[in-house]
Amino acid sequence: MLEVRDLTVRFGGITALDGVGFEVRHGETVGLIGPNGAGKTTLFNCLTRRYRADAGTVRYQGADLLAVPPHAVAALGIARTFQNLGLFPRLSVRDNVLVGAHHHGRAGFLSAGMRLPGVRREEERLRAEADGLLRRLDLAHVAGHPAAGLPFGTLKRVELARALAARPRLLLLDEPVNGLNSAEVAEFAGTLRAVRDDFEVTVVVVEHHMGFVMGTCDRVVCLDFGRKIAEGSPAEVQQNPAVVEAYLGTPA
Ligand SMILES: Nc1ncnc2c1ncn2[C@@H]1O[C@H](COP(=O)(O)OP(=O)(O)OP(=O)(O)O)[C@@H](O)[C@H]1O
Repeated sequence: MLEVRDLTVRFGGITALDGVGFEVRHGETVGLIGPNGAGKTTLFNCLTRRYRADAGTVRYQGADLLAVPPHAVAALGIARTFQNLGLFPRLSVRDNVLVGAHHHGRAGFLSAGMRLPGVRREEERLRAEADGLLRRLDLAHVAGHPAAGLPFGTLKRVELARALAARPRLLLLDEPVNGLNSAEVAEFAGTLRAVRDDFEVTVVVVEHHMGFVMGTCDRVVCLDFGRKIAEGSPAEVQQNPAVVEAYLGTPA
């Protein structure tokens, strides 16, 4: 589904990604781990075309992803969540989720402004879909609540619902369980496993929480200083000496 080859991104004197390559097969969940500053978020920003690659190629479902304009990425079936949440605090949970579905709306600027009947029907359809997602992620009781003021664990689920509203085939999750307590991490892992199967999404997840990575990922790629230093099953990567040295450390 995704084929990253020799991907390089530089910011002035910093090489954030240095010839990184890996593949993601349809239906897999791949974990991306590594110390702070390793280049994980930069990689996501390349895949969503927020950052320009200096070298390398990315093929998504056979097409050259790096030739796709940023605004067309969602329509290709790629959705992401953000480390620090990409929600609008004053909008209701439902409206935040509807934002995720915006590219499914076919109404143009003029017809939407005139509130033509077709536009209203389309809005109702998208709203019904959003409500289905809210029920699926146990968020129906907060659908009308502004995002601001909700517990962090709830907001992480809203963020997931917003990404799923885009009906993605490839879901990029940036530290989805960062800041959650252990019960919330376990709950989020269960939700992710279930929606991954229901929605048939392929997942790439950046996460520091190794328990979560071990429990949800089929394969793990480890970056350090912009380079891939290991790739394999979660158990293999966890025992890899380079990963232990650069990232995991040894028990005291
Ligand atoms: N827009 C930018 N301008 C300049 N430097 C950047 C930019 N984005 C990232 N970097 C640099 O690129 C390197 C990789 O950063 P990145 O955020 O991708 O790491 P990360 O692995 O996601 O780290 P973390 O686990 O802390 O989120 C860092 O040295 C960072 O300072």
